[in-house]
Amino acid sequence: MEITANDILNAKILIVDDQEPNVLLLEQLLLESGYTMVTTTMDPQVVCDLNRINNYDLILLDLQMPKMDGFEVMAALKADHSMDYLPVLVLTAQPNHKLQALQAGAKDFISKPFDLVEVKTRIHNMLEVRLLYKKLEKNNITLEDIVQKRTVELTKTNLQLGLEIEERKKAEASLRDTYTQIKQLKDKLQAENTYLQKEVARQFNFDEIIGSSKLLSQVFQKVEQVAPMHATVLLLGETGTGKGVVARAIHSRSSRKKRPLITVDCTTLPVALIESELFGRERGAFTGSDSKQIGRFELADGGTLFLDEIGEMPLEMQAKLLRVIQDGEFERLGSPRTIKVDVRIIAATNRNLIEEVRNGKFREDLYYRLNVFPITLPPLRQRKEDISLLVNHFLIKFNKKIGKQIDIITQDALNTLQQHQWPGNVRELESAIERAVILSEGKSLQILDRFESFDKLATIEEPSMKALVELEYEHIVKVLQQTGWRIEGNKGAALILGLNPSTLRARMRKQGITRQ
Ligand SMILES: Nc1ncnc2c1ncn2[C@@H]1O[C@H](COP(=O)(O)OP(=O)(O)OP(=O)(O)O)[C@@H](O)[C@H]1O
Repeated sequence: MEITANDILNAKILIVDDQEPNVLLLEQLLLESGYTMVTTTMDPQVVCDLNRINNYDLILLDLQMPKMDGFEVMAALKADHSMDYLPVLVLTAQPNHKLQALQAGAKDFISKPFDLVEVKTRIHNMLEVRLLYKKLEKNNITLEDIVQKRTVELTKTNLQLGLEIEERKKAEASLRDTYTQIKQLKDKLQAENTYLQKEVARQFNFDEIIGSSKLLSQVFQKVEQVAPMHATVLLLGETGTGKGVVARAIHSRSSRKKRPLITVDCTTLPVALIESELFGRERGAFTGSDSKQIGRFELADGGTLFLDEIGEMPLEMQAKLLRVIQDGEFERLGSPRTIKVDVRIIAATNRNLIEEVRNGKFREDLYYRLNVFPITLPPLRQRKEDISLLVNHFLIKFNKKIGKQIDIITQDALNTLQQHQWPGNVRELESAIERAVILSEGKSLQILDRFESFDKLATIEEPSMKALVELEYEHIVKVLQQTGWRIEGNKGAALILGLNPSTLRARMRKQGITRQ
């Protein structure tokens, strides 16, 4: 903020003196110095009016005037509120008036007779200060203006913000309300869902066993009855009917559930090793046995031993088994020390054990020991109402395993599955669904039509004329030839025959069937 020489020379100046020579002298001095807006008057009474109109930047005021002296002029200007910034420079010959003049509001004084250099300098300096004030004042007003405008704007914005905050608060409250409602609904749904799931589980799932047929419900009932007891259970039924899953359900529903369920598959154990597998052996018990082995009976101590395919157990082992089942006692191979265990026995077979007893292949006493609580698993063809539930269950399982999303089972597909006789029972159905999931494209399950050949195979030849063993021999060989001697897998003979691959191998051993 700078005041230029031009600003000063264009300042408005009023000379007030009743002596014409003084007025002329000062006027001339100023005009010569380059001032452009110089006004003069010899009548002090018009000063206030003139100032009101012209708004002077400087008044040179004589003190001694007849009609109205300089003090009165200053008092009038004061009354007019013009003295605050307006510099009044008094002209006086009386030294004692100087202080009085300053007290009356004059900013400075010039002594008469005038020293022209002093007059010029004083005027210049006073104008410079006056113009600076004016500029400052103007800037101040502009600033105040800006501040006021901004304040108005800010107040408006603030008000708007306040309204928005209010609205937002309302929206949030309403959201919270909605959220609470949704959460309540969700909790309710979840509770219902849990309840429904439990219901579904109660109706159709018994642990991992799927099915809602009357025949299967009877099995569930028996399982529930016997599970909490120590009683030996004999599971009967064709291959693939779920004897293994039932054994697991019995164990998991018994007080032994925290102890292990040890399974022995009697078809897969080589005859020579069955004894040491079951009862264990000491180091060096027989040639080649250089380490100690804990038998399965010991491993199952406090838990359950599941003897799968018990019908395949060699006769000499049956006697030893009988002793453990009766007394819970046995010795490790190569050790005279008797070991006592607390083991619950669950045995399973797909053979007709009474027939085996009759044929001298199974000990009668062992049969009675095992047959304390028999549970017969019905074949799938006798409970076709379970098929749709099982298909659903396996579909979910294989979708997950294979990474597909098949979720449509047409009535046609279901009919095809329900018409089949399922000699391999649930295991065969499980494989068929796995195969179908692998091969199906899109969302709909496509069922292969190879069941027909299964059924044909199942009904070939009249069995009446030949001995059962002979018929079995021929049938196994025929199917093996058809599958190129493949035993396991989806194209294997075991599946076609509805047998566990290990059962088929045991039968082949028994019948002396080798690859031709
Ligand atoms: N009711 C069922 N619900 C769900 N899965 C089942 C059911 N029954 C059997 N399965 C399944 O079918 C397959 C065969 O079952 P499991 O091994 O228990 O039959 P099994 O009667 O013991 O057969 P095998 O006499 O040949 O040993 C398994 O994968 C089993 O999980």
